[in-house]
Amino acid sequence: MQGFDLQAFLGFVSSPLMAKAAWVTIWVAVAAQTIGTVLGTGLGVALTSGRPWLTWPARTYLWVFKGTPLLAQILFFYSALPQLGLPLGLIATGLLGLGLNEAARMADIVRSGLMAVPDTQREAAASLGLRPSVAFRKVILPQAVRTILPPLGNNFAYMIKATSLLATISFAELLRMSQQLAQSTARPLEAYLGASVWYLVLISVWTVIQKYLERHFALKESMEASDDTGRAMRAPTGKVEARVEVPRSSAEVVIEATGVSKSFSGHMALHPTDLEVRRGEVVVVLGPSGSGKSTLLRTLNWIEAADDGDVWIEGKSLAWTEGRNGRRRRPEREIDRIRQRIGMVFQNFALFPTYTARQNVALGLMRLRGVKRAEALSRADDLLARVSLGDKTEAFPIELSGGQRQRVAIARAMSMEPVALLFDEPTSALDPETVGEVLTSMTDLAKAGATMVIVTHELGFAKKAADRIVFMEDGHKIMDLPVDRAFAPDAPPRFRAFLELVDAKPQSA
Ligand SMILES: Nc1ncnc2c1ncn2[C@@H]1O[C@H](COP(=O)(O)OP(=O)(O)OP(=O)(O)O)[C@@H](O)[C@H]1O
Repeated sequence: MQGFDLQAFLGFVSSPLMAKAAWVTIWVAVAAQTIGTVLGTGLGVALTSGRPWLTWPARTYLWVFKGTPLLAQILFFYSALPQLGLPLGLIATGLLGLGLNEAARMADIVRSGLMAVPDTQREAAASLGLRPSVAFRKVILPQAVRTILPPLGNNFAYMIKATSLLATISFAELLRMSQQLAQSTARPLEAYLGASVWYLVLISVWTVIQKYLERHFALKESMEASDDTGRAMRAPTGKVEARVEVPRSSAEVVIEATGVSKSFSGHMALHPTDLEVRRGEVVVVLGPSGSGKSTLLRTLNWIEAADDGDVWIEGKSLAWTEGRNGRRRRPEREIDRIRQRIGMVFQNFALFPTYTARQNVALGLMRLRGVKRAEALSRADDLLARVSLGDKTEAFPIELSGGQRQRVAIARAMSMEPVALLFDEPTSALDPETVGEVLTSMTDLAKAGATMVIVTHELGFAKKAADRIVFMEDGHKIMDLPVDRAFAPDAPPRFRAFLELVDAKPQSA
């Protein structure tokens, strides 16, 4: 048996032929990875689209390409396609084989990345009025990319090695070159070891680049607080009482809900409900857990489309529009536009983690109002100053406390100069010591004349800041009274029972 020839080995490693083949390996890997990433992104989006005519072709693609060996696919493109009258060049065959297979792997990675972005991010983008395509590009994709990047880097390292399969179709990459050198010099061990050194170097260099890229794009992890801190309260259940409502101020109606109802899997979360919110009014919605408060609030800007009924924003219907052929469902695009008039603040802040505080606030202005970047950022700074965050404009959400994040969310909701603000349990996810600062910002807004609808469990705040109290139970609105009457001793017994349950004394109001 031949001994190991160090000279021959070093000669192979430093051979210009090997260097040339290494270059071919690099560009083939980059090109195939690019094809795979672009196609895989499209497939990943199709898989998460929820549209059968997109998901089924994508699933079939994955089934075929993940279920058959890569080598078999390459040989199929190389030998079977010419027989089918589709002769491809060597380069096209190699790129197609590697790229199409990679697309199937990338589709799963992209799908996981997209699914890792919480739904609240889509809702927050929608509540600003961003069109789904803009929300996807500006909010969802940047977050998904940071999840996708590490596995994408690993796939590329795999791709560098996978190019060696192209040796089977005589593609002049590294392995093929070492095969040729092995045959011509009768030194297979040294030749293959020489090629291995090149692969090792290429992958080591890529590992360093990958580490740098990952650090550079390090995910500013969304530290959205979990939503399990909401306090659960349940008042006695039973027959729904007669509704208690009184006529209200004569100010102009800003939001009017008429007969809105919503069911989830057959469960009636919200029975047909009417609600009027007049300009400058602060309406606080109270009720036990699961009574339909959030569902009612979310139908007011149609972020939860009601099954029945309609919502009118300054006299404009969200559900219906008049067309040439009569009344028809309003298209999503138009709903997005009307929705811009209503700001929304979520329990879990739903700030966009890839943007700073001021960028979060400026995004809607730039994307929807066409305000120039500098002007939008300057307006964002003013709004942040209004919620006492003038010194945090450049902070990313992860760098802020829960209370600070919620105040950024309030500034963001105000950025579009909404006619009304909706708050969905804005302090439930906060530590007790930061609740006060958010309530102070909300009280300031109320004093400044903002129209607000607030779902909350903060009774003290309700007594202090609300004009009206709406009480929900089992999906019904069973009380809608001015705050002084709601907290008076002769308030409806069901509401008083609820207050006693949460250990509040109505007469102390
Ligand atoms: N997306 C959903 N899918 C299925 N069921 C839902 C959904 N949203 C709400 N529900 C159900 O509808 C009912 C009303 O929920 P909703 O969140 O409006 O109540 P809530 O009064 O705001 O409660 P909480 O104070 O606990 O937030 C509950 O039974 C809830 O489980």
